[in-house]
Amino acid sequence: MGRVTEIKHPLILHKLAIIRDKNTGSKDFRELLEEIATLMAYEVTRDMAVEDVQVETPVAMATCKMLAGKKLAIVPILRAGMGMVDGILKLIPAAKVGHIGLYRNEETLQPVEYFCKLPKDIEEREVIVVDPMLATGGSAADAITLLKKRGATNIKFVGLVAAPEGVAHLTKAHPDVDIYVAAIDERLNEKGYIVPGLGDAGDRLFGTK
Ligand SMILES: O=P(O)(O)OC[C@H]1O[C@H](OP(=O)(O)OP(=O)(O)O)[C@H](O)[C@@H]1O
Ligand SMILES: O=c1cc[nH]c(=O)[nH]1
Ligand SMILES: [Mg+2]
Repeated sequence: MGRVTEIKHPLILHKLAIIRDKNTGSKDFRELLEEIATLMAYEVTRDMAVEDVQVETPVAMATCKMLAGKKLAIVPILRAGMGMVDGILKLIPAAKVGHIGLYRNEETLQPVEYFCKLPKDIEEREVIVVDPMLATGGSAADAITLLKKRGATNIKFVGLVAAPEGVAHLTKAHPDVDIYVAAIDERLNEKGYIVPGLGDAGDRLFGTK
């Protein structure tokens, strides 16, 4: 069964409180989401493989550790997932970025695919799927199904706010996928929004409503 980790670091909690505030505008929303993604990446990459390297310091030779060079891909679910990409790239600039475009049909809440462009060697890469919102879990589950169809086997999901329903759906659909979020909220409302949540992440990020 995939692990579910709520990353409750004080810096993340503080920034999340501001991001939830309905009076926070797009500029601050964007900056905070990027910063939180950087902080979350620190935890998400904790198990990355390292290997010994010899480094000559000004004083002596030292046996040090460097990343073992395992290839990584960050895959945002459009649009809102875009807000987390640069924050992770800051720490892992060599990662490739794939894009999966999905929107939720507002009545059925089912995800509809409209775009998919992935690195050619996606099957060889560790994949980090990012989307700030895990509501019903339909979008994340479909994006991961699509990645598996293209051969990806090592996948993590990183979000900001989840509903318990979304966590349950995603762990059932993809028990091999570890989930990292900053908060698991109370519930979904009748319109499929996370309560208390932060509203529509895509619209707040891009100022479209
Ligand atoms: O877990 P789910 O019930 O599938 O809901 C979560 C999805 O809904 C939002 O996207 P939205 O459809 O609003 O698209 P957008 O990012 O373009 O605004 C969000 O960014 C997730 O992708
Ligand atoms: O609360 C929610 C649910 C889905 N998508 C969002 O952006 N917010
Ligand atoms: Mg949206």
